[in-house]
Amino acid sequence: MEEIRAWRHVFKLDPNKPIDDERLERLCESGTDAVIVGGTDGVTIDNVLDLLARIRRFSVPCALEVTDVEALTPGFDVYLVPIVLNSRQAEWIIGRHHEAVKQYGDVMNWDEIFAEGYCILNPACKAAELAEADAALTDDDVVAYARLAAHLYRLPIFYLEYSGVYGDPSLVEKVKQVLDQTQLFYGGGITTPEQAEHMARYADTVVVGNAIYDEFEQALATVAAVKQMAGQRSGDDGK
Ligand SMILES: CC(C)=CCC/C(C)=C/CC/C(C)=C/CC/C(C)=C/CC/C(C)=C/CC/C(C)=C/CC/C(C)=C/COP(=O)(O)OP(=O)(O)O
Ligand SMILES: O=P(O)(O)OC[C@@H](O)CO
Ligand SMILES: [Mg+2]
Repeated sequence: MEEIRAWRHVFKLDPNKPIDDERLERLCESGTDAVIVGGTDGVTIDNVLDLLARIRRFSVPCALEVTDVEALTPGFDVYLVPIVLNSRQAEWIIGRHHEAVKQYGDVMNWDEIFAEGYCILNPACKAAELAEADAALTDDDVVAYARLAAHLYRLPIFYLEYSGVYGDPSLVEKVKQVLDQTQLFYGGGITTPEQAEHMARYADTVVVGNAIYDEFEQALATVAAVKQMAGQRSGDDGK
């Protein structure tokens, strides 16, 4: 858990999208705290292994976000397991997980597996469609999911997911206020350092995904922006 606690900025690489060696190197050497490999569709054992082997040339920590058991492989530093708290289907909250543990229970090292309590707030994103997320939520609904994640289920991570669109910083702030031990991940629509810095005021960990493929230089610039804000926050805490 300690390794994840230190993550302030992470890049999420989609195995279903191409990235050339030069860009991958710049990304891994950017000073980001970790690289997460994950996506909602087109994730296969072949494209996961290819990306893992290429990322392993660098020292950056590497996590697999498990969305399909067919694409599971040893070799990652940690495994992140999404639980979609606002899904309408039990399959995405417990069902797939039950099946996976039936299959892999004997070989699982629980010390390297971390649950992510997802609250998906962009109804149009692929993950929301797949998991049938109820994204028509008030701020109070979202805060209640965060409290459940933190205090009833005691999940290590609560993930405010706006995949593809930039979310509401004031809601991220409200959610942060009700979490203590549970780490707040924010992801969605970050394409500029300013947006990254704003979310880093409240979120413990800022995730940058699509901008890697759409706005590469801007995506790289989010690392310094998040690190600067994280430094300010730890300075504030130290007073
Ligand atoms: C053999 C070996 C190494 C074993 C290791 C042990 C281990 C880790 C076992 C797994 C245990 C386990 C409990 C697994 C769960 C399996 C599973 C399939 C769970 C369901 C996951 C889930 C709820 C998926 C729903 C979709 C979702 C929340 C995806 C998260 C990623 C996400 C939001 C991506 C963003 O969307 P994207 O695809 O990027 O969209 P765009 O392409 O439009 O950007
Ligand atoms: O791709 P974007 O919109 O940056 O979102 C990042 C991540 O939260 C996706 O799961
Ligand atoms: Mg994506």
